[in-house]
Amino acid sequence: MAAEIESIMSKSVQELAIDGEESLEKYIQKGTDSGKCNTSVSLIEVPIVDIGLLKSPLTRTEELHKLRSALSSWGCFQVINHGMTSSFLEEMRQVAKQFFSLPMEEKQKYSRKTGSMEGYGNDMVLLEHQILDWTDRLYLTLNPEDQRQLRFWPENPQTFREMLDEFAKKSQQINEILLKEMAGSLGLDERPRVTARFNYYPPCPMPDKILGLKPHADGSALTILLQDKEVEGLQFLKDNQWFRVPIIPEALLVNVGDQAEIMSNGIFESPVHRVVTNTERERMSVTVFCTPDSEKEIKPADGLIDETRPRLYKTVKDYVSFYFEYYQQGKRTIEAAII
Ligand SMILES: O=C(O)CCC(=O)C(=O)O
Ligand SMILES: [Fe+2]
Repeated sequence: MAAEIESIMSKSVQELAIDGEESLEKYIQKGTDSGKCNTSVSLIEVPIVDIGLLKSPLTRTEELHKLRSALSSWGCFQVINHGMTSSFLEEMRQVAKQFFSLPMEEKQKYSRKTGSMEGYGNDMVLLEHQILDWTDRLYLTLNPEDQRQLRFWPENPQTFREMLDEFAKKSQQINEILLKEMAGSLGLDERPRVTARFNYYPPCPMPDKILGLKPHADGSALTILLQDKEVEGLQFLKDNQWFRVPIIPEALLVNVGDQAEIMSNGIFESPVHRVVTNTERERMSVTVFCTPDSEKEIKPADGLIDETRPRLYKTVKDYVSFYFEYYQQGKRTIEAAII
């Protein structure tokens, strides 16, 4: 990964939002459309996949068909009946919210170090003229368990750690079920690296110039997202047009990441998405990235290459290590893997 060029002592977005005095120049998008969360952007019709129906022989075929077509059209879908109850999801949202509401000194006990992702902090600055995202984060490794760095796991609110532990277990189960259904043949990892990113987007004074997250596709194999229950913001790009993702409080949004696109030889698409801001309300989300082990070589599965569908991607390793440099330049990392 490229070295971080700025110390992380700069203010959190949360402080900037309260301050109102400071220049927001570094956050302003220079391109044309930084997007708005308004209703002129169409809602995406994301398929809803019911994991319960996937498990039952009577309904399985139809559900599987839905899943596969979602993977190759939008690259994302919502899952329900996923093993986390609505009250569990709500509690998860609450502990996340409580953490970001703590006084700054308390949150800073979990601050990430310059040049490292793990912990609490704002956007990593890897480039001189980087445009910053309007978001503060708490980034934690969940699995393998022996790689957890517990010193970054908040002890306040009190239930944070046990909630996250449960959330990790359940997310891992969902990941396993979906990967198996998607891609028995892809050889996706049995022991993936799972990380969580808690995202906090404060209200923003310039929503038509500033993005919560700039356009990107995920560097994972699969991403599972717990959205805010009330505040929209996530948008997906399809055919050069942005679409809003509807909120379904009891559902989790799942999207394909670049590494599954590579392994499926492009049959599954890793969709570009972004988060827009608004002036009125804070927004929270929790992202779980399921990523193959960094030692593993990632390449298109042999069974998915033939004369009509030639191999589209090179073999890559430790994809995440070069992901962020591309991300911060607003480039798609997967371009580095295209033959
Ligand atoms: O906050 C969201 O809804 C999306 C987050 C996201 O895209 C990410 O963490 O990669
Ligand atoms: Fe993302």
